[in-house]
Amino acid sequence: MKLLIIKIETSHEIEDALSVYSQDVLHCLGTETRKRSDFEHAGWENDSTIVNLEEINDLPQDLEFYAYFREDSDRDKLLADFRQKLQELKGYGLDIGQAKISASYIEDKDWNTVWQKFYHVINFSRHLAIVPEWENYQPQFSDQKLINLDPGLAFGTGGHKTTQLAMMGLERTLTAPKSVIDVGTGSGILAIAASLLGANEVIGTDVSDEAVTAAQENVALNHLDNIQIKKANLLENIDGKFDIIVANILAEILLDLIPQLNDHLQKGGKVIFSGIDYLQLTKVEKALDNYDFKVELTMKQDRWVSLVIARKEQ
Ligand SMILES: C[S@@+](CC[C@H](N)C(=O)[O-])C[C@H]1O[C@@H](n2cnc3c(N)ncnc32)[C@H](O)[C@@H]1O
Repeated sequence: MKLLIIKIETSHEIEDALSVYSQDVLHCLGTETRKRSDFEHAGWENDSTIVNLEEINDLPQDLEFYAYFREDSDRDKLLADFRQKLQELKGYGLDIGQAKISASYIEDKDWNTVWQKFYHVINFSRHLAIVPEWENYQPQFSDQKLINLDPGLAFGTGGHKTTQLAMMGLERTLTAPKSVIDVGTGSGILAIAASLLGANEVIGTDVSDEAVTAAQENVALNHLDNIQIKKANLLENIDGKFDIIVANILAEILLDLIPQLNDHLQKGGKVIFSGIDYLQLTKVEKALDNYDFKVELTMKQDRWVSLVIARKEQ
């Protein structure tokens, strides 16, 4: 099988935004980057290495971003989508650099496993470590819980800042055995984290078939019997109310979720939002205020913001 590869020569400022857009909205198979700063830093990290940038072939001007798709994907539409996304990001005042986009086809070198060599244990916190299925890990504390994971084609290796901020939100809000729904579960990582942190029942939902399959496999891998994975568009057709609603999805999609929150949140419940680019924070905060929610905690890492939210009147 061949893969369609879309290359974007752009600025490092929009690396995260392009990565999430490619995976979350365009459902690419994977992404890769080459950064000029990586070559420059190689010289700083080891004094004995003198990196002469002029001698490096194809040195990126700033960032080269690659997104991989199935061979039969609609190439022209993807190119148009990326062009539009770049203009949108430029509209937010972000540097989009050269903004050169091109497409080509390459042989698939077993993409599903090549990336595994870059994915290692994440010793996340006092309570949690994320362990790729193919690695061994000895917990640092005897009661540290392990999330065993093979994300496959789904988003959610645990390496992304947005996932980590959402996990911090879960650690903060799961102060007793509670019910949790993880909207946009991807690999199932947050649903599994919630169960391991002591949630009594957990539902994970996703619109993507690949995510639903990956999440179900990861739930089985962790031998957890209190998690159900369902295919759903946000909270549509989901019955019941939950103590905690967690969602790590782009801000545009979180805005669609806000009107659905009240009907699915228990009295005294909390909502955790992650995946908000700081430039979109005001829009999200305003929408929450309009629906009678207040922000109780704001967490930030790089350009990503995560919120712990409650009803104004509890
Ligand atoms: C950024 S990933 C988060 C994955 C995982 N929860 C994590 O934190 O790493 C967002 C996920 O939301 C899913 N998604 C996007 N739009 C959705 C929608 N309208 N309803 C449900 N899931 C959606 C995507 O398929 C993707 O798996």
